Amino acid sequence: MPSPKAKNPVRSGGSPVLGSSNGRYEFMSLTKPLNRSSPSHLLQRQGSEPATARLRASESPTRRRGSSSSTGSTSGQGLSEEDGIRLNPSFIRVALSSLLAIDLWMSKRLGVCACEDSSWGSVRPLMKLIEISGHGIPWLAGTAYCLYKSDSAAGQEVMLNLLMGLLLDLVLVAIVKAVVRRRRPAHNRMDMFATFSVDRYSFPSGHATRAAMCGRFLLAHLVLAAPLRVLVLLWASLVGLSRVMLGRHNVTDVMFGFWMGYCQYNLVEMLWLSPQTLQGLLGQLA
Ligand SMILES: CC(C)=CCC/C(C)=C/COP(=O)(O)O
Repeated sequence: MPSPKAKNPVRSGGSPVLGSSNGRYEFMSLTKPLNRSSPSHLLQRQGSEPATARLRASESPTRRRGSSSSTGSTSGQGLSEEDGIRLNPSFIRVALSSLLAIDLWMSKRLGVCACEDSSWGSVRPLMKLIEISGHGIPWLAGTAYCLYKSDSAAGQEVMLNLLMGLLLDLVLVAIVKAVVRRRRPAHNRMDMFATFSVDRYSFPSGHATRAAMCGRFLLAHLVLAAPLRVLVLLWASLVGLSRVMLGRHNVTDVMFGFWMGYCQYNLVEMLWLSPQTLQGLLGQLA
């Protein structure tokens, strides 16, 4: 059966709704303004504002297929799987760019300690202290010291696995930063101590991954009273918040960092080095 898209002259008019000669008129002209010559029933459905039209065009494939067949044609049947595939990326693109815009706007507004002259500039030293509390060096040094000082096999096992987790975290964060290469916010002052070259990138926040992973680790492996458990959670949250307030990161860098650190803890549990494994490894080394 001949394609109704090709037959119908109205559909080759080039409007955002109807555009394109190859028949995929639904999603082809997302960046063009609405053509006022489009049929009124379609304009009504799409909305008069181009952005709205774009969103709606990508929002409901079934409705739009329905609208095509309501013209008396069989184009609803003619739409292939590919049309659905073309539809989704445009929706995802709109959703992602909206999320990105909200992220940048929120991060800029929350970056109130980005420098001394900022609105909350006086809190900056405190935020920098929280930053140090989540930095890799104190965590690595502290864990290595506890491992060295620990006189019980159980304590050594826990500390060794924490050390392994911290190293794993550094490697995974460096890989993601190097792949994504998202620049730090423009309002950030790069005055952090002891950074790697990948730390000029901001996605994900290494402090957030560490805070989430170590927070979970401490809660799972240390016997802590309830107030201390709350303190651990509070500390992890403050580390994340301070990243945005200092202007080091966008909100999404921190949120993804928390999620990544949470998952990294699962990885540490999976790769857990038991005393037997350790003895085997040490035996191989000796
Ligand atoms: C030198 C060592 C051992 C770790 C570097 C830790 C660091 C500076 C990470 C960057 O964190 P953000 O991504 O949160 O800014």
